[in-house]
Amino acid sequence: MVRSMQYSNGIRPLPLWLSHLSFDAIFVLIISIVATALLSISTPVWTGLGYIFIIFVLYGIVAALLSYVISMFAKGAVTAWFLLALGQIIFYFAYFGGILGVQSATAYPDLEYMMNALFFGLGIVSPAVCLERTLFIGLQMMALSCNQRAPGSIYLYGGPILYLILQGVFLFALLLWWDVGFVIPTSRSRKSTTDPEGTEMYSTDLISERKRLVSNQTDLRVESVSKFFGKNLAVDNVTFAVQQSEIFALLGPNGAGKSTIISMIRGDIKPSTSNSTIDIAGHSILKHAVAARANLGVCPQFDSADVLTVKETLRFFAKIRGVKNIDHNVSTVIAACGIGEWTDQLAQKLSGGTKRKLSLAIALVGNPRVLVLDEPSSALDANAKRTLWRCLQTISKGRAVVLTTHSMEEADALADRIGIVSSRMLALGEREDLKKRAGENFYIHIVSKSAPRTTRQELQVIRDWIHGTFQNVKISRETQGGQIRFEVPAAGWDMVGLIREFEGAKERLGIEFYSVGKATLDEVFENIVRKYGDDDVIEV
Ligand SMILES: Nc1ncnc2c1ncn2[C@@H]1O[C@H](COP(=O)(O)OP(=O)(O)OP(=O)(O)O)[C@@H](O)[C@H]1O
Repeated sequence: MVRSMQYSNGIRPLPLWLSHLSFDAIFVLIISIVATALLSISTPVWTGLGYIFIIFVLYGIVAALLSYVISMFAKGAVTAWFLLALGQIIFYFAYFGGILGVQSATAYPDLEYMMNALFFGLGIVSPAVCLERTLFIGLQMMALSCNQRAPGSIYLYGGPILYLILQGVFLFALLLWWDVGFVIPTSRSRKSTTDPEGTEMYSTDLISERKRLVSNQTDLRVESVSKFFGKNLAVDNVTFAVQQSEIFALLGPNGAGKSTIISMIRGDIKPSTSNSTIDIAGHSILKHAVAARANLGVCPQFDSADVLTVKETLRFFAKIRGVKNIDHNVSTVIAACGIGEWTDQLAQKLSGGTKRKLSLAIALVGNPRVLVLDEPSSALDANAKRTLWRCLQTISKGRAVVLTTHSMEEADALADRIGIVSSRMLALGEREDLKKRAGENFYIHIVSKSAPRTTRQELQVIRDWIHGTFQNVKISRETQGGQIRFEVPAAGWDMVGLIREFEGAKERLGIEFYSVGKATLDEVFENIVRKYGDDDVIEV
């Protein structure tokens, strides 16, 4: 997760991987010294301990590089470790089995040739085989060192050294290539299955969104992006544009594809269709990932607090992000996120709210033009949430900010524009404009005196009165026991008339409290998802 955060926050691949490698190299060096010392005291039979030490170091570095590469594909650290160990064990035993086979089936004059062939065949793809061969050579087994060859010869220690160096260079190049924006060739060049203009509401929105896509104010362009997981179409032809100083909220129920869209913007996963475009400050994350990420700050769903202090964490990110004036940048970010009083505290020890602010501060290091926030306040209490929102409003100036949320309240408090997504985009537009789309109807909320233990019969009396009093009324979901929400068409009613009606019936119906208002974002969301989306996912 830490790597993922570093990776998305504009960190350049070369310094990133060199810094990881130099950190791991310290441990490799210590382990190699200890292992060589143990060999030298275990038995005097060992020869060429100097070469063995070099091979231990090279092996450690190649194993570390291999683990980085595997971690790109594996789901978690444990899976990565397991895959690495499994691969090494398989090759170890394959080579060992091969040696036994060669020894039993080969005549002595051909033995060395066959042993070399076995090593040069398997060792090219396996550092474990190189290490195993080294130990055999060191123990003067396999008759390899009895023929006057120098220890550095390609047939002795030179072979494993050469192979380990080649493997190291190959793996390092692979890491850099991946980070620069390697795109896995996709077998799906077909377009998504549903009509991109599948809702009449979105088709109108799309026309205006296409104009925004080409504006030079637009810093984040997401165009015709789809993602399949197997047969599941998680994201269906989504298009939106976010301009400078604008906060765009992707609002949707669980499983709507919000995090998948964010992962594609980060460049962590690639869209499934070849016509997809994702541009960050004019750079395609699919084709020029390094340039795109240099303009991107990401605050992921979960905090990844490290064993560094707040200040050290920010300095670390600034350094590997290539920030020129680190002190100035870090202190600006600390002030913007209001974490000045925790600068010397360990990141791990911070409260939930402050950890979130630190994640936000990390995303801001290097002053990126595009900021991506995945459910920024989901785990926070009401107070911490509001503090974070204030901070977000301040830092959004001059940046294109996209955030995902389930919370209407959060979208209402922060977003200038909102996209309602349920795999496909259902509606998209200015926050206030979306609210107006819910119509001029009145939205009424009634709470019974006996709530939350109101009986079905008591509720039925209220329902009958509603149906008898108002025409074309739409009774919405019951939020909790004893509460009813409903929508009354504006025609024929005004606020005063409605209040008079409720005051008259209040006592008789046992109503404790009622409110009459125009559409909130909740109603907009519910209406749109009910109309176009999956009915099962309305409850959020
Ligand atoms: N790596 C994956 N492999 C397979 N399916 C996935 C993967 N990631 C997401 N999905 C599926 O894609 C769909 C969208 O998931 P996603 O996490 O993007 O939704 P979301 O809107 O972020 O949901 P939530 O609000 O619960 O986080 C879901 O059906 C999910 O099961």
